[in-house]
Amino acid sequence: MRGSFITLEGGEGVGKSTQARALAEALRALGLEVVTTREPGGSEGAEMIRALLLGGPEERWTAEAEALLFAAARADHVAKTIRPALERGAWVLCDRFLDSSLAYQGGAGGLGTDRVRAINLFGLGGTLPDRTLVLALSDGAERARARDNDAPDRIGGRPADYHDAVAAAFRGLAGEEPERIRCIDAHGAPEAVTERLMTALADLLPAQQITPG
Ligand SMILES: Nc1ncnc2c1ncn2[C@@H]1O[C@H](COP(=O)(O)OP(=O)(O)OP(=O)(O)O)[C@@H](O)[C@H]1O
Ligand SMILES: Cc1cn([C@H]2C[C@H](O)[C@@H](COP(=O)(O)O)O2)c(=O)[nH]c1=O
Repeated sequence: MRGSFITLEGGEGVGKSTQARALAEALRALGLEVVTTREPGGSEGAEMIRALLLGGPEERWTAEAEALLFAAARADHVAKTIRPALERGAWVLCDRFLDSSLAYQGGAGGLGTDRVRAINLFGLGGTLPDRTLVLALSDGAERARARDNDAPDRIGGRPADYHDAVAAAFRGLAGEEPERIRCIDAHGAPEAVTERLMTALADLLPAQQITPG
């Protein structure tokens, strides 16, 4: 049976990477095979594109070229890492995916979600997330700043109004697809957030065997 494809989304510093690790542990404890991966990246070629996208000055890429590079990295990542894992029955937990392109390049970047979705669908071969968990946190930017010692990457360093527009775009996407996309309160201790994420995945989990006592 095909595994489930789960993506973690949200703005900078909201705890996606921390929760990807914790959620993987929680799912493995249920006996599932879990592959964790990230975007941009997750395959050899996509990691090379990541360095091109996140390094260098703001003007390195036009808005269109940036969106196409994210889509190219994603096509390689899906073909080499995500689809093979799902086909052998593993669960895939991906730190950012298509919705990041819709929110960053499409919403905040001004290209429009329809055009950004279209350039991505070409490379995905129908592989789309079964559930997307958008982490919502008011002080993510401060956490990211502290983690990065005030040296953000090319996109993280964009102005606050760009990141506000990213957050608004994620909320809009969740409103359009409430069955797939769930907004999760990311305030509080990491363990409390992991519990909320597991609750939002409950309907996808295999029924637990109950052994009569
Ligand atoms: N629940 C939490 N409470 C306090 N600090 C946290 C919590 N979760 C994560 N952090 C810390 O906040 C910082 C950002 O977390 P993390 O790197 O997981 O976020 P992220 O969403 O993956 O960020 P980005 O998208 O910018 O890479 C890290 O220093 C992490 O240790
Ligand atoms: C997948 C994807 C990512 N981005 C941006 C979002 C972040 O600023 C960086 C990735 O850094 P992280 O520390 O690994 O979260 O890239 C984007 O603009 N569009 C995308 O599709």
